[in-house]
Amino acid sequence: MTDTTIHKGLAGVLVDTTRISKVNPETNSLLYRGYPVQELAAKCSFEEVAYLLWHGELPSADELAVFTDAERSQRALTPELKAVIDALPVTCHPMDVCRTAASVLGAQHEAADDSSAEANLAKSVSLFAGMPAVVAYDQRRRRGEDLVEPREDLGYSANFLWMTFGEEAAPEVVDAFNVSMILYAEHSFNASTFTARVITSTLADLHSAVTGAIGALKGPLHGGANEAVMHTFQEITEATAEEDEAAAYAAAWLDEALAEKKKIMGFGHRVYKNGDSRVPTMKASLDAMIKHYDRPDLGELYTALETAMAERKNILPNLDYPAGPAYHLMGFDTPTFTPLFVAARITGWTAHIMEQLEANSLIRPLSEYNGPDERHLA
Ligand SMILES: CC(=O)SCCNC(=O)CCNC(=O)[C@H](O)C(C)(C)COP(=O)(O)OP(=O)(O)OC[C@H]1O[C@@H](n2cnc3c(N)ncnc32)[C@H](O)[C@@H]1OP(=O)(O)O
Ligand SMILES: O=C([O-])CC(=O)C(=O)O
Repeated sequence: MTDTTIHKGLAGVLVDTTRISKVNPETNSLLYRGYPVQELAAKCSFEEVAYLLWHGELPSADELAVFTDAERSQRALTPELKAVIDALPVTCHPMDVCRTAASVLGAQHEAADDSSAEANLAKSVSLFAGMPAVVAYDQRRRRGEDLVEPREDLGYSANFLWMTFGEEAAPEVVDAFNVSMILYAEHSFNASTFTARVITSTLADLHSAVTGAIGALKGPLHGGANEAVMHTFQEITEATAEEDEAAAYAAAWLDEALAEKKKIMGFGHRVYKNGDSRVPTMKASLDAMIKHYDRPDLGELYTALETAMAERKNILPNLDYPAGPAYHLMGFDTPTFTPLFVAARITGWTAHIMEQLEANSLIRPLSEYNGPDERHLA
């Protein structure tokens, strides 16, 4: 029998099972394959977490060595992909570049339509290894800078920062970046992952699913919020004469924005109603960046807006709130923030694509028709 209840936005609807991660708003916890994300962020490299998401277990030393060899050998931008990126206007959004790159990599793949578990794992590793070069080069070309080739002697995060800025990052910065990648890696059936699963359920190829997921992540209600947080900070700062006056103005700015019924980006969550489990860990990394770059004014603004939002709406920050300013301090341009989320979430998306295929059923819900009654042409 058909259930006639309409679940707008699929809120509260269970659509499938997953072994990949558990988001528990009651205990405010997030587990990847059973491990608390905070423990993974404290003790693991992003490469180890990627392996865990795909294989269900952390790698042994030998398994990690094989995996990192494969990853490091696939980091370079191919001349063909570089030519495609160069043909895109520097005014287009960096998410459009990521989306195009994922699609090009799919079209160029010699086994594009092979969706066996083995082929999909190899494609996942290659997207994971290749996306940082896309994001890094795109930011550089917008700044009028040349491509920086990857370095095989550096881990994923250190190399990502190297390719973006052309210099070795300080260990504190590499650590904060690694933590952000781990926290952004996976979050059950969020909008972009669900998009990937819907596309996969039609038996389309992995790159098609990832390309669609990138499109879903671009929106400001999802991944695009990390950039939007920085726009908010900029707006508040620009409205004050000195950077250190911004915190004092945050509450007044918020009152005006709420009076205009604006959504405050970086706050609220569909699943967590008592705070996002990842925020304290990312906030600690943001604090480390504030100390490293000596920008206490940014920390004061962060706290002032967070406090004012809690007082007025009782709505708490999500992961995008601390991640945005942390990426800003590291030197990334604001429009590059969501592509950094893409680079991280490729791991979660591809793990879900492979899980969907293990027990696939076409995802095709119903809708209730409320258009005109049947009518006929004269
Ligand atoms: C990593 C991530 O993708 S996390 C999400 C990132 N997105 C953002 O930060 C965008 C801002 N936040 C939001 O728009 C929302 O909180 C969402 C979309 C994330 C979740 O929203 P939903 O579960 O659909 O709740 P909904 O949008 O219906 O909000 C419920 C109520 O809280 C209010 N609310 C929720 N979030 C916010 C916010 N950020 N600013 C102002 N009001 C908010 C809504 O206006 C609504 O109020 P109402 O009942 O008076 O109309
Ligand atoms: O789970 C969600 O709806 C959004 C989110 O936090 C994420 O994708 O990381």
